[in-house]
Amino acid sequence: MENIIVRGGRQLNGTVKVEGAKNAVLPVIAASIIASEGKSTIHEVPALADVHTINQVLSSMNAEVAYQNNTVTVDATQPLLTEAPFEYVRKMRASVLVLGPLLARYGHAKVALPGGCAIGSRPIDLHLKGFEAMGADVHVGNGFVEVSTEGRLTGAKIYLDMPSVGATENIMMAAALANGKSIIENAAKEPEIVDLANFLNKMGANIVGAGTETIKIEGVEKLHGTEHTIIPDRIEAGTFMVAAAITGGNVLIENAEIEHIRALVSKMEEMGVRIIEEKNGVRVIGPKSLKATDLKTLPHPGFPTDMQSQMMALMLYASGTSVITETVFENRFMHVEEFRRMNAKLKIEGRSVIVEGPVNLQGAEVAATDLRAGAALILAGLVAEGYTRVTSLHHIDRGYVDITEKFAQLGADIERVTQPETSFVAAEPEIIIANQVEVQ
Ligand SMILES: CC(=O)N[C@H]1[C@@H](OP(=O)(O)OP(=O)(O)OC[C@H]2O[C@@H](n3ccc(=O)[nH]c3=O)[C@H](O)[C@@H]2O)O[C@H](CO)[C@@H](O)[C@@H]1O
Ligand SMILES: C=C(OP(=O)(O)O)C(=O)O
Repeated sequence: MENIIVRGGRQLNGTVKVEGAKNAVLPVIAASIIASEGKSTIHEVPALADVHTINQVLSSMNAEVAYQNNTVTVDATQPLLTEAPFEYVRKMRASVLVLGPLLARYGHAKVALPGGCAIGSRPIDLHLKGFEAMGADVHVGNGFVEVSTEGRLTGAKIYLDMPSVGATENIMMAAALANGKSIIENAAKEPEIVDLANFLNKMGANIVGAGTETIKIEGVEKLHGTEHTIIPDRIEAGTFMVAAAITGGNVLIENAEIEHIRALVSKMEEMGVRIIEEKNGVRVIGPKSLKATDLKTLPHPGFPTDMQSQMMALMLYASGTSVITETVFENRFMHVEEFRRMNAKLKIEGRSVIVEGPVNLQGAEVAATDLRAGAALILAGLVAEGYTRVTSLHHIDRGYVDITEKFAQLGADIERVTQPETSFVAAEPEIIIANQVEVQ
């Protein structure tokens, strides 16, 4: 079993470089299969488990995909299969993002239904509502969703009941090849939507308004391959910002794009953290003591749900009562139970968690319940007394490249190890070392 072992108490200092954004690269790679002419070359692609999964999805459909030195090339000019099997969708929900491109280009797509996950039920009804509005037939049965159309889709006006990121992306991709004009109202405004629209426009699409709540797409007859560089990962950046703050350190987060993280910057400043915009990124200087605050997750430009668990770790270390309210996902508090194993004082009340700080965090064995929860547990481990063992690393590997190495470079006492499943004693490090079989 692979674990991450962290020993608390080190201040983090130095520079860390942020990778390309997971949530931008997945839709961009999915979109590359719309091109009926020419290859796409995508730069700053992080070596994440999710990237390997989306590449496998495309390969399984006959696209030629190569990945080397953080660059992916996709040649989808040959005829593609229009089905994505459950084995991939089960691993990664973002596999549903091939629905829009396949439907647009081939008039057919069949993808396994993603089902629920640790953070909520996460239906795709809004994606399907958009396809139906453009004239597609939607059939859901036997664990699959199948969408089809005779001829081209027809441009339509689509109002999203909520600004879903995935629905906005899928509908935008489908509408790019539709006959006529589409308008997405109450669209998601995340920076990753803008990145996808920029990629599609370079492929020959005609999309305006991405990044606002109204996106207008004039359908074109075909799209071609292009070259694109993925935007920096604002959630990875935020995770390292919290690491600097919680350890009272001083870290330059290279490549971080401050415009993408305004809500986070403002909350961290409220807590007493110094944040300085520099030429190459964002510098974060942790204070001697942190102040409690409240936060509510919201669609962009509100506070991102993908930073909620990391901020919970920070609030555990702040003086006073903080309240976190999660409005994006109905069940994204699985990490609360894990934090409690580390001596955290947390109370769940409906969609809010009341955090009493500061708490003397204690090392313990804890499980990453989702990728951000896993990162948050490492953050808590950085300041906990003794050793913390984080398990279920497959979640963390979905969204973070070399997280252990990056923390270690900043001065953290952290290792990724393969250990037998023996009992874990957080206060007795020699037992851990004795059990250590292989250092990755
Ligand atoms: C790969 C990727 O980019 N993942 C991100 C994307 O996920 P994803 O695109 O799945 O998130 P959405 O914005 O679609 O989901 C937001 C909310 O809308 C609901 N909903 C969504 C679609 C739908 O058809 N019906 C429906 O009810 C969801 O259950 C959820 O409660 O945005 C989330 C919200 O910022 C982030 O946490 C994820 O990291
Ligand atoms: C929830 C996340 O991703 P996904 O939508 O891929 O599960 C995330 O990145 O925090």
